[in-house]
Amino acid sequence: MKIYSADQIYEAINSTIEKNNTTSNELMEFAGTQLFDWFHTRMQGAQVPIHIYCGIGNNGGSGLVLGRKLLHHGYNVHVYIVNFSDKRTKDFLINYDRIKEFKVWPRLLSSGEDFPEMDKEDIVVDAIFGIGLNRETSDWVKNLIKYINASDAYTVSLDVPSGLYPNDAPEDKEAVIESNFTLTFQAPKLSFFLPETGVYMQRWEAIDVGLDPEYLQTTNTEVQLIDTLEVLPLYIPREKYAHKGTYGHSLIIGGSFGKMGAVTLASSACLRVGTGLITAYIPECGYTILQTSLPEAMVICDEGEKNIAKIQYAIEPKSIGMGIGMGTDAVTVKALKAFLKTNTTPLIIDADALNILATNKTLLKSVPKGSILTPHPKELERLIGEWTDDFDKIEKTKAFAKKYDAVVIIKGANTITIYDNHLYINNTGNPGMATAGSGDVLTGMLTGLISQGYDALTAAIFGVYLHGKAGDIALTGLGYQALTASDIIDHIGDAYLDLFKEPEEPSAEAEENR
Ligand SMILES: NC(=O)C1=CN([C@@H]2O[C@H](COP(=O)(O)OP(=O)(O)OC[C@H]3O[C@@H](n4cnc5c(N)ncnc54)[C@H](O)[C@@H]3O)[C@@H](O)[C@H]2O)[C@@H](O)CC1
Ligand SMILES: Nc1ncnc2c1ncn2[C@@H]1O[C@H](COP(=O)(O)OP(=O)(O)O)[C@@H](O)[C@H]1O
Ligand SMILES: [K+]
Repeated sequence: MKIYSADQIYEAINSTIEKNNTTSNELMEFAGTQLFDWFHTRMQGAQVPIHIYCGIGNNGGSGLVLGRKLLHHGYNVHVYIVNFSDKRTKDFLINYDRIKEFKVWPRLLSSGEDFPEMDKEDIVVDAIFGIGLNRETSDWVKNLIKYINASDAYTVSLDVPSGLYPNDAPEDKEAVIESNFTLTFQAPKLSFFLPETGVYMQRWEAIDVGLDPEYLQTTNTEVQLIDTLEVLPLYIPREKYAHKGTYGHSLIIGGSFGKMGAVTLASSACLRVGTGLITAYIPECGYTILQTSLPEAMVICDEGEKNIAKIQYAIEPKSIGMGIGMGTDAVTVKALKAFLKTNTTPLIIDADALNILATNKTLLKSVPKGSILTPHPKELERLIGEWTDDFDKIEKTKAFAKKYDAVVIIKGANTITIYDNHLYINNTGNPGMATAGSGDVLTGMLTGLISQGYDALTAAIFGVYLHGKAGDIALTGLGYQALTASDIIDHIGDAYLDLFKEPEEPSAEAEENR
């Protein structure tokens, strides 16, 4: 799913008006009808008080259309105008007049006034600011936002939680609506998926507000949300006459005394994702461990007893996953430096290999094209330095990925793959995956995908998706706390099978927060 910038959405609105020979107010009316349908389907006429807070722009205008339609159907509606500016938009004014047809005179809220009384069982519709927010809000509006947040009423935001920019960090973290549900217009916004700003909504759903399909289809976006629809075309089918050589030989380099499990996990995940052959390259002390825990794997031992000391092997792997459990012992750093000088095989660089690169940045130039770096936030900071906010982090990572021509995967909830100034945001995975070894599993999976012929970017997008999906399927019967990295491996097969499941009939529940 494409994630448009605010400018692109305004362009889409203009394009719709031009092509359909319609007016912006007709578009607002359509959006309001869609919003009403959403509420009506769920509320079925229930008389719970609905407090609609409307700004004076088009976000507020949409709130007024919704309010009018709810009133028309006999709902218990209270409408307020958050009067933060004299510059009311044309469509706001049209709908401000029209709501009076129902003998409703919205209460004007402005600086210093008492805010309306609300009960925590009530519903709040937040239509104060949409994507037109362009500066810090005034103090009294901040106070209103804090008041709404403190009310604990179920809050539904229209388009975005008010105070949240689609593509920027808020100046004041308290001046943003904490929405329970965000009904976003046409497509979600980038800020919904980043750790610092995603917290302002528990769930979201995109509402079709009738924007020009041609504009939407032909416009390239910098950001994409990745789900089953996006990854299905990436899948490489297994051929009938294939043999194990067809799907490549993978090499996992890592491990040190006390951290051999990481290599077992990565190698096992690599096999499960479909590599033809797997070799684990480990220090001597891990030999029995690997051979016992994973009979399908071949093992090559380094000359070092407890740490990798000199990387050399006589096989020709198609891809190499390295760094997991490897440690940063001086001999290992030396071995990695020497290895990078001659290696031309694509690498999936994780964990301690990333830490070694971060303290020896000149080595980054020796990372072959077609490689993937998989930092978690702390490892990323070591590579690119500190950032001021998530958007700054993304800009710095884009520049880093460009400089070294590498695919960078920022791990976490909604893992982001970055390459060539594009962002691919993953929509699978769950907090149960914040558990020891789940990153090692991802490294193994990416290695196995590249060995099978996926290019680095495709392997990253597809692998991150499958990893998250396997984690989601593994949750059944386990729950977040009990999920372990091995459970993710056990469900890689299910994640593949899930790609080809017949889509279920879309239900309201399934659409929500896909
Ligand atoms: N098809 C669509 O996508 C439609 C979108 N619509 C809605 O239109 C919204 C955008 O509307 P607008 O561009 O009018 O903007 P908003 O309604 O988001 O913002 C209100 C106005 O306040 C001003 N403003 C911004 N920050 C401020 C601040 N801190 N203090 C005081 N004033 C501030 C802005 O100049 C803006 O005109 C979308 O978010 C969406 O909700 C509707 O027009 C219906 C159609
Ligand atoms: N809250 C979360 N939601 C979804 N996925 C998560 C969450 N927390 C962690 N993960 C995933 O789990 C993995 C953790 O990787 P990492 O931190 O390297 O773990 P380890 O070093 O223990 O292997 C990443 O793929 C990350 O995206
Ligand atoms: K809003």
